[in-house]
Amino acid sequence: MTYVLGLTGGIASGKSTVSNYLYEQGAVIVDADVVARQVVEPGTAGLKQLADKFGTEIIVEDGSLDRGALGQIIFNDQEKRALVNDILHPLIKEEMLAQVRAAEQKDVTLVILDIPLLFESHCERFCDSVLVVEIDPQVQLERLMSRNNLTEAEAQARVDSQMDPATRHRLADFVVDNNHEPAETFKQVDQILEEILK
Ligand SMILES: CC(C)(COP(=O)(O)OP(=O)(O)OC[C@H]1O[C@@H](n2cnc3c(N)ncnc32)[C@H](O)[C@@H]1O)[C@@H](O)C(=O)NCCC(=O)NCCS
Ligand SMILES: Nc1ncnc2c1ncn2[C@@H]1O[C@H](COP(=O)(O)OP(=O)(O)OP(=O)(O)O)[C@@H](O)[C@H]1O
Repeated sequence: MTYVLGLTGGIASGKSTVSNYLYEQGAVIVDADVVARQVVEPGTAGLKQLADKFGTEIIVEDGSLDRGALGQIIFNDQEKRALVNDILHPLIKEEMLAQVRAAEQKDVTLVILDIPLLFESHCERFCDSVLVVEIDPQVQLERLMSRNNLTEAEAQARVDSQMDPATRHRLADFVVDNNHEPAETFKQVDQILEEILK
């Protein structure tokens, strides 16, 4: 039996940090951010639909997606963000579920569905349980500003484009506090693994 653990959390909360650790423990990782890049590669239906909707200003000269331009749209305009999500999320979901099915066929013990917008896109129904990574708002802003080289206002706009942490907390089966040293985070993950794989 394959156990499917959903992994989510706010932007820069530490999902990749946790999923890298789970990968080291032998889990198969299905990562929405990676799949989101695949479905907009040059020549895909995803990129064509985006260009039809938003024009060539979101395409760079070599024909690939201008991620900065799409980011400007997504993180600053709620209505346009919904349009992008309507185009991309079904494509992302389909590919992620195909990867889960492939892992199930190989009888992999643990699959991680790493999805920033897991609850927003109702993907909890594909998971046996969901782990939410949490950090304090100030730590989140600092890590996001430093990782992506953003101003505070830019980082705040990205945080505000996602579900509020209290709702995410309420929907979680497991919560991991990632405010401290990574080793502290990994100890909590170990306890969850013990519980779900016992
Ligand atoms: C906006 C884009 C171009 C920014 O690309 P960039 O390389 O700068 O960042 P990256 O892809 O690594 O995403 C960083 C984080 O942004 C947040 N984020 C991405 N898309 C969204 C969105 N539609 N709504 C809210 N937050 C989002 C997530 O927390 C994600 O982990 C890119 O994230 C994208 O194509 N988003 C649309 C697809 C999507 O919704 N992806 C989320 C996975 S379901
Ligand atoms: N416990 C920690 N202590 C210090 N820095 C951390 C810790 N966990 C993560 N970070 C750093 O914070 C940043 C965000 O972490 P990470 O990339 O894992 O978040 P994420 O949730 O996957 O982000 P995104 O939503 O953008 O995909 C990274 O620069 C990472 O190195």
